[in-house]
Amino acid sequence: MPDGTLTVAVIGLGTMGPGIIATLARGGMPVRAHDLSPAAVERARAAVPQAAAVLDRLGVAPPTTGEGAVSFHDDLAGAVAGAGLVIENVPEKVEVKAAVYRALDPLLPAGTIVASDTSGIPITTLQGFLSHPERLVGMHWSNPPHIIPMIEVIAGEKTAPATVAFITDLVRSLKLLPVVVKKDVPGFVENRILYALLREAIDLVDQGVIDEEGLDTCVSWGIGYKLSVVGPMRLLDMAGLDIYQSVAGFLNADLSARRDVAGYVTERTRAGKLGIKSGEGIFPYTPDQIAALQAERARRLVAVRRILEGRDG
Ligand SMILES: NC(=O)c1ccc[n+]([C@@H]2O[C@H](COP(=O)([O-])OP(=O)(O)OC[C@H]3O[C@@H](n4cnc5c(N)ncnc54)[C@H](O)[C@@H]3O)[C@@H](O)[C@H]2O)c1
Ligand SMILES: Cc1ncc(C=O)c(C(=O)O)c1O
Repeated sequence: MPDGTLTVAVIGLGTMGPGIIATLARGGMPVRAHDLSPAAVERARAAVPQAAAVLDRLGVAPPTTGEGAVSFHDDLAGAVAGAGLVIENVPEKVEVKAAVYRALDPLLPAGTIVASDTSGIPITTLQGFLSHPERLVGMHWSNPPHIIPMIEVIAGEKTAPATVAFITDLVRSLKLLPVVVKKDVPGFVENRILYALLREAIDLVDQGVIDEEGLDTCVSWGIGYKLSVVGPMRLLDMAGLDIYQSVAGFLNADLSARRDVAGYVTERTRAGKLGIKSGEGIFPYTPDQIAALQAERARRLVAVRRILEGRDG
């Protein structure tokens, strides 16, 4: 069980880092942040207060002891010094994560818990790169991490139950929603659902069934809107299992079952068109548009969350 003295190190300060840092600090924990890119550190220095301002709008108050201090460290050893928890948040490549774990090993006492924000690499795979694998656990936040309250907690084959309990208690102490995933499958739960949806969405655009804007409108104002209130299992009962039985009977065989990544995406990633992070992906973005988009998305997500939590509306 985390106590009030827990210091957390966050390694990797890109898309996910600043929101995670702001959330932990708002929970009263000192946070020590590190990225091998000085540019990423500078971006994070600006992004953490921005995420904290969104937490203000969410009504997330620090404990009476006050907000945790955030410090940035050029070196990994400095970042993890005194940390009881290290959150690994580097790119989704096994070899990159493995190198971080190998670098962490001599720096950490055996009992320091290491939580990976991996999107779906099995935790058991990652446990092969860290001594005392019983202390490694999946702690899968969703983007933007300072707004989405659900965090998946995933044990690998060697993860100790106490490690899982530690992280679930920590998430609860932040007034967030831990979901313990019972099997260490690739993609866990959230991303298996999301990637099945994204595979179908890309396929529909690729086939010319609908264009990108139309696809987004259809999903955001249709099933996406509905799922924010009624989960898939409850939706089956709401629609009627007989309806699902009939529709799935012909539709399942027609859904995309591709095992590779669509050329629609591969062509873009190979061309460096990664999305907001590169200024263009499926859509083009100017810096002003990015700032306006991120502010508007935060505003809407905050408003929806407040309503779903029964605080507004
Ligand atoms: N982007 C998302 O929507 C999202 C959501 C949930 C989880 N994740 C997962 O979180 C992790 C991070 O994703 P992201 O989107 O923030 O990635 P990102 O590429 O935006 O940021 C990764 C950061 O790690 C830094 N880095 C790389 N190697 C490093 C090293 N050896 N030591 C220290 N820092 C290093 C990079 O400089 C970069 O700033 C991935 O495992 C990803 O799958 C991503
Ligand atoms: C496309 C995509 N891939 C992975 C994740 C999370 O692991 C997300 C997300 O959190 O939103 C995502 O959108």
